[in-house]
Amino acid sequence: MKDEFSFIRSIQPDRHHQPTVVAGIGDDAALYDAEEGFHEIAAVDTLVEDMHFTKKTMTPFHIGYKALAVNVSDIAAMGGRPVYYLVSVSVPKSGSWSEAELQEMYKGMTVLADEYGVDLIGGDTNATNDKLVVSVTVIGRVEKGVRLLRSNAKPGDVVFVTGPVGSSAAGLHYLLEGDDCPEHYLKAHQMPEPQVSAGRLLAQAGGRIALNDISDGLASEANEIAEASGVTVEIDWSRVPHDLHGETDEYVEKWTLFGGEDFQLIGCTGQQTWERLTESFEKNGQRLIRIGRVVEGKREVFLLKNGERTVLKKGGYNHFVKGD
Ligand SMILES: Nc1ncnc2c1ncn2[C@@H]1O[C@H](COP(=O)(O)OP(=O)(O)OP(=O)(O)O)[C@@H](O)[C@H]1O
Ligand SMILES: Cc1ncc(C[n+]2csc(CCOP(=O)(O)O)c2C)c(N)n1
Ligand SMILES: [Mg+2]
Ligand SMILES: [Mg+2]
Ligand SMILES: [Mg+2]
Repeated sequence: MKDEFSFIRSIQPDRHHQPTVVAGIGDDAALYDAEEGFHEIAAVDTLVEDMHFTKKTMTPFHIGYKALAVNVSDIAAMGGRPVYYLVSVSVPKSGSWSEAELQEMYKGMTVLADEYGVDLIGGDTNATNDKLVVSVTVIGRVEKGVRLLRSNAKPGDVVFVTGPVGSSAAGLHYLLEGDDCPEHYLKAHQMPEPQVSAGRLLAQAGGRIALNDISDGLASEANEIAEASGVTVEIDWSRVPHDLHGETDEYVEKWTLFGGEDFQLIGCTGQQTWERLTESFEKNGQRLIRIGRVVEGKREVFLLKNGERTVLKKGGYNHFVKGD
């Protein structure tokens, strides 16, 4: 990259979707109006070269798309709409990433941002010794009073997910092995679709709902709900939805429960809200799949499979555990 400042000019949007932006890129910080009657939601997640992507698994366009998607997913998990985003990019001094590739990365973000009406309002440009690092902060909004917290689950609740899990891990596996990868695995891994419309339906249901997006794997996120809510979660293996066809049982189990990066939502809610939800999801042509229930007990998760009930440990992706 020749010049930091011309690069910033090259990625600066020439218009905003949101009328609440007062000053976006170009000043010391972004200035925007809050909207009355709404909570603001803020989330930041980072993608690191060789941890979250390599040149083999993702193009620059995919890296940008996914860096924004994983953050929009956290807004979806709070039932909100994404409104703004800020991007911090640290570029290797070695020149392993060209300015054209970085612009492609921003193009990937812009495609998703335009789909959701999210505005790029700031960021930071920096250098690293060897790996590309891209960190995105997303700001969103949800109606005052909506709290889809991980701590909301109660015994007697239904446990649900918004769609199939495991395809992203399958995609990663095929990409790393260098084998021909089925198209829907590639899409799941490289361009995951954040579940904003499902999150909005959940927010509008008006009931008590625990919610979490699946970044580290179904087992891990279910455990987070169990821990935060002080309950036991039971997952019925036969109900866990996946699109893994012709794969061995061993891989199917590994990818669906522990693969991660699915960015579907997992939640828990009482019977009455569940009935309202099944109606509203059906009306909108969206999926909500019952996969288990919440019971009283220790803060843990059980897998019900072939008549057996075994503890399902976190076991998903953990940056500080060797082998991940
Ligand atoms: N280094 C940190 N400093 C401050 N807060 C943090 C830090 N890392 C995580 N958090 C906070 O901890 C909570 C859980 O973060 P975590 O990153 O595990 O959630 P997530 O984004 O849903 O998961 P993932 O990162 O796997 O997508 C969030 O409230 C987050 O803001
Ligand atoms: C090259 C390569 N190796 C491994 C993975 C798998 N992976 C990386 S981070 C993560 C969990 C979510 O991360 P975070 O907790 O940071 O949100 C997973 C499943 C990948 N995508 N690319
Ligand atoms: Mg995070
Ligand atoms: Mg999350
Ligand atoms: Mg996240």
